[in-house]
Amino acid sequence: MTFLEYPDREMLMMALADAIASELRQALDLGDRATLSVPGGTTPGPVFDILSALDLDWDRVFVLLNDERWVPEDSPRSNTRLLRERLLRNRAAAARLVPLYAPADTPEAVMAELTRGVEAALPITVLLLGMGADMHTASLFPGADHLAEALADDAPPLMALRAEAAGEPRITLTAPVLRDAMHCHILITGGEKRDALERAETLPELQAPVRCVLKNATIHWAP
Ligand SMILES: O=C1O[C@H](COP(=O)(O)O)[C@@H](O)[C@H](O)[C@H]1O
Repeated sequence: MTFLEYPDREMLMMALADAIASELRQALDLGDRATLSVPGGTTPGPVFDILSALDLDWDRVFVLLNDERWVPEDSPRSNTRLLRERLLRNRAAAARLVPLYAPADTPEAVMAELTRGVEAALPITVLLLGMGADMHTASLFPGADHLAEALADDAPPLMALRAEAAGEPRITLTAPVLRDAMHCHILITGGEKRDALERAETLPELQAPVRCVLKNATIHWAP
């Protein structure tokens, strides 16, 4: 794991967007397409704003969420909505969104269809993850009903999980898909998450799911 500390959040977001863009460019120079997987939540908006304006062959980039909350796309809780409002605009409007949501009562009802879309976009070229202060990443929450299966090496790429702390049901990429990414960045801000990350290094994955990706990750932190 590499830990990068920035003096402030603005500098972090600029440096991180720059790193992601150069990794995507490099992959697009060598191949036909690249896949960028990104988190939802409250932290990544500014990095999406910067990325959306960058000059890249976006029409050759698949954009895939790490995870989604099972809410309609017009909900303020929808990670897809965040993506559409902050990343998939300006130049990045040409990118291809791989959906992690389809209107249905439960994620299980559309799992086969969503999994097919995800499989077509794998492996992930650049993985950007967030982390909660409870040490969850993507929707791999401590205490989630199927967490052990989602952390296993033979997990399917996409799973539905439910956890008390998660609120609504979740759909999430699983540990083997996350670990298989070519480049892995974790974006965290504030003292509480820094302390949580330090704690995660001492705990088993079931208590600190973020641990499943730490080995090869670059952590980007600002106060
Ligand atoms: O629920 C979620 O939480 C994590 C962390 O979000 P943040 O608001 O603390 O930045 C996020 O990475 C994940 O994608 C999201 O679904």
